[in-house]
Amino acid sequence: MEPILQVRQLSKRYRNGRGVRNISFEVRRGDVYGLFGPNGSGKTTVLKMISGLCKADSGSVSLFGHDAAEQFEPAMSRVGCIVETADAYDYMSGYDNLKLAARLYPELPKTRIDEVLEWVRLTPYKREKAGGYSLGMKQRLALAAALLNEPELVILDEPSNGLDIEGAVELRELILRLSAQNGTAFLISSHQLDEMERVCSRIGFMYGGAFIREGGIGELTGEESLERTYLSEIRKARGEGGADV
Ligand SMILES: Nc1ncnc2c1ncn2[C@@H]1O[C@H](COP(=O)(O)OP(=O)(O)OP(=O)(O)O)[C@@H](O)[C@H]1O
Repeated sequence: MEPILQVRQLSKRYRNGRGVRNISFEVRRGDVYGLFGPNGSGKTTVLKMISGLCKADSGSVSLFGHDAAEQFEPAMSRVGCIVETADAYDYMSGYDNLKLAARLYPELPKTRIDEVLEWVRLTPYKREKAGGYSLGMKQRLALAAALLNEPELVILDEPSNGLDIEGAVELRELILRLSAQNGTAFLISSHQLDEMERVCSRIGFMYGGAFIREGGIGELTGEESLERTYLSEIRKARGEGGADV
């Protein structure tokens, strides 16, 4: 099966010398792919390059067989993403925010807005102004907007930030349901390993702007815990040897 996202040797160096280097991985239909790493390890930079919010110095991104640098619109047409902001218009209701977002997709069935509101459990609050929403509700509204067009790949930067435990569980269930039932693929970042373990089918471990290990969840968990595998990989990357974590 052709991957829907292919990232090859992607590198970016900011003026301060930080950034990411040589990032390569693939996401296939139905995958929930997690980028895991501590703050500053480069997760957001990778997601921004893939979604066209910042330019790579080198490397390539291919989405649904289209090179994202050369054919940005067809490449992104089946992608929904929330990277950097989950902003809504505060003076408009949740429903009206989605109605505005839906104008980008004239073909959408009328029932679609109510459907995505239901998915993110915002139906009871849909007529309230988004300005009164909690951070978690705003995140769910942004997710509803990203799902409007039935994307085949959804890119989410730290999706559970600001969610309470119930919200985090609901988000996880939604991701698992959409990937299992519709084959929707997800690319998400997180610095919480337990959360990644529950939802991801594949994980890329990041450290200091690079991938230190990448693979299927079973392979990475192995006989150890995911946490021990990550710590062991960090030690190897630092040249300290992988044993005795
Ligand atoms: N616009 C920028 N200009 C300069 N340096 C940047 C910029 N954006 C990110 N960086 C640096 O690049 C590195 C990777 O940052 P990035 O935000 O991609 O990491 P992250 O893993 O997403 O971290 P976080 O979870 O804190 O967002 C960090 O050292 C960060 O300070």
